[in-house]
Amino acid sequence: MVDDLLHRRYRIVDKLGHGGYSTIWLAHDEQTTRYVALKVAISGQMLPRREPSILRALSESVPSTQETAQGAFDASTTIPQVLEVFNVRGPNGIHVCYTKTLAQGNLKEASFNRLFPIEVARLLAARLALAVSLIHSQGFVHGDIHLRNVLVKLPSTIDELSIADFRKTFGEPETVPIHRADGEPLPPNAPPQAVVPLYLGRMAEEFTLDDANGLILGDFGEAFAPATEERLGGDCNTPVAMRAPEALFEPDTPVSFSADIWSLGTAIWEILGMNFIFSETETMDEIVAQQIDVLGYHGLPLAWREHWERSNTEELVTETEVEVPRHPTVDRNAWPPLEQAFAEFVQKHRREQEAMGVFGEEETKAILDLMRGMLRFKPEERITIQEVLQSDWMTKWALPRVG
Ligand SMILES: Nc1ncnc2c1ncn2[C@@H]1O[C@H](COP(=O)(O)OP(=O)(O)OP(=O)(O)O)[C@@H](O)[C@H]1O
Repeated sequence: MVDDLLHRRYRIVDKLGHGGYSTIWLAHDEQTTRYVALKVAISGQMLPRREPSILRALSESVPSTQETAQGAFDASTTIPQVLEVFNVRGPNGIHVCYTKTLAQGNLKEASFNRLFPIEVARLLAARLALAVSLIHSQGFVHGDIHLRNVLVKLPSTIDELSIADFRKTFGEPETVPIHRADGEPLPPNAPPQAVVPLYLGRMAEEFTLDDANGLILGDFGEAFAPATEERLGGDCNTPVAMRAPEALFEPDTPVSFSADIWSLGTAIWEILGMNFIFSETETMDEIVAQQIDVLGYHGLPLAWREHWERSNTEELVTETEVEVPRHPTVDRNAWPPLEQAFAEFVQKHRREQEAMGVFGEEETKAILDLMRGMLRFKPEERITIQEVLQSDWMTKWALPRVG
């Protein structure tokens, strides 16, 4: 695939990433001599056309500036710009493809084991909340907010590089051979090698305020408009550690804007402290047990408690046939309550790398108040995105940095 020319225009230079339904390539547009991100959906999927059409609808409807109590700011770059949509025929059938503005890469990659400088972390959180507010104001739920879907603008100076210069700067594409586990030869429609994604961005500690101001909320593959379309909890695909709990406990009930607020809360926590608030690598039952440890059992709705406490032998069959969380029966280490979790998961790392900045007492209180509002178990009790933007922490510490 590397070096191929797609649609008589896009030369594939390297790979940027992949998801469940697509691969994202770095391509050089030979018509405009600019680099773009080219998303190639797996063949036969009709779903991928949804994302570019939602993005186009959004970019036509969103105002170019967004007003906040702190002033107006440029909103046009917060949402990915779809450049061209086309089909490509490959050995496995027809693939829907579309090109988007190239970005630096995702925040998860940038912050793996690394902290953002405190000013940058505040600004990233503010920009992400503003991006969500923009989408909600247009009637859309994003449906998949987590740091792998948050990108940062890339300086356009990259377009000055020829492909040869690009390779001198960023290296040749890294590939690994593909073998069948049973040793049999690969079928003719399988590629002989896989390309390892290239990360183009800076690492978290090198991020500047300009980088943070260039935040882009990407991947609208799960986005939907609740007014015209129902999305059941059981059909949510956000990673469980960031998924709103109503989607787990009530898989047959539609989710709405409040589900984004929960995920945004977990994303902001991760931006501030490098660590996720609920473990990414655990089972659904363990993750819910952590949510209860951190947020307290009192907030868990009564109906959910009954499901949660059911015995190991009781089966709970939902219409969507999705498993509902149940108290883990194995011995486990309880997670600390919210305040202590912030001290242990966020502040401790910040103290260890003092140059990145530590949150003061008053600011910590404001962050925790915001988290309590965003991470309420009952979706109807969660604060709205407008209330997030009006919170003490956003208005005093995060939004003033938006430029
Ligand atoms: N415009 C872009 N510029 C640079 N890198 C990008 C761009 N778009 C996506 N990527 C990279 O590709 C990764 C996957 O992209 P994306 O989330 O859009 O794919 P997806 O197939 O929709 O994923 P999923 O199936 O997980 O929802 C991102 O995490 C990011 O690292």
